[in-house]
Amino acid sequence: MTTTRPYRSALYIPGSKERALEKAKTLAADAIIFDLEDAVAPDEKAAARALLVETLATADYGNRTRIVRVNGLDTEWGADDIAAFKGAKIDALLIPKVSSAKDLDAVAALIPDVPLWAMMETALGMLNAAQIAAHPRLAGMVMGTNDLAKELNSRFRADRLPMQVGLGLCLLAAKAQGLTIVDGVYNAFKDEDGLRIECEQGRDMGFDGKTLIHPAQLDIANQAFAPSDAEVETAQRQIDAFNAAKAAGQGVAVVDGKIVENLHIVTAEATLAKAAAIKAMSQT
Ligand SMILES: CC(C)(COP(=O)(O)OP(=O)(O)OC[C@H]1O[C@@H](n2cnc3c(N)ncnc32)[C@H](O)[C@@H]1OP(=O)(O)O)[C@@H](O)C(=O)NCCC(=O)NCCSC(=O)C[C@H](O)C(=O)O
Ligand SMILES: [Mg+2]
Repeated sequence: MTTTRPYRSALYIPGSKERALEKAKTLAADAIIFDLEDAVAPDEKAAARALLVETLATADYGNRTRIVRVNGLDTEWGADDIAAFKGAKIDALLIPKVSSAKDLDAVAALIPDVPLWAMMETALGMLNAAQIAAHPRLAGMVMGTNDLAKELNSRFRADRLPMQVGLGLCLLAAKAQGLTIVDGVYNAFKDEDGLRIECEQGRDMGFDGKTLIHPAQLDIANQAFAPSDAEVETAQRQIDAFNAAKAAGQGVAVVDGKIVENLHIVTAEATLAKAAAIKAMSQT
């Protein structure tokens, strides 16, 4: 099932970059991941945390989902990061390198209420994806394909063949629990064609959107993960045809030479709901 709140584009912003934090207020990102982990150098961690706390207390990011990626609890910054965002105006806390549900227990004990998201980027995390997804505080997953490739010693390929098992395990785990799941980043941020192909692959697999590292990637992800006009039109025709078939006492309709059953209507309705949510987002 597709989540209604759009997550077509989730843009990482280094918590240390004041200019980028300002710019993000006007960018067409469905979600912003304010990063204190890998995008911030060790010497800048404390200053970035303070800047981010101040920024999030005062800045207006509109209806963009606000997610803060903290450092892991196995680092010298993790506990202070988590403490700093208690009661903050954020939608979720993103925990890096989650390898088991116990990693989430440790964070959950330190901060009540705020939904947790998990970076899925270790080999053990792939194997434990089902128990991680079932954690009661978890609301979303983000693929960390750079860290995963590092741990697997796999090569970057256009078809992402070495990633497929991990991507598939996490996708199954997230969908089984009705969670949002966002695909990993595309590092070559000037390569538009490569990004489009990777977005379309992730979309076809079932991901809700893609994490991004540069504003130039936003339009491509937003387009790839939104239903096209043709898809919306087909979904409406499927619903209309199925309703007509039902009224005539039949359980199956045929649209464009393909059968349409109850289960296809669930997908068609999700397509319309997603299109409506994207439209509503762009109007506010
Ligand atoms: C990749 C970059 C270092 C490039 O930076 P830069 O050379 O400054 O880019 P530009 O000059 O083209 O920037 C143009 C304007 O856009 C703003 N900008 C750039 N990036 C961002 C951004 N991410 N969010 C918002 N705004 C951004 C610049 O400020 C310029 O603005 P203006 O002055 O008004 O013209 C840089 O893009 C960057 O740092 N990107 C983020 C990198 C990052 O967050 N990495 C960590 C996350 S990825 C990861 O960890 C994945 C995962 O964990 C895994 O394992 O896979
Ligand atoms: Mg990572």
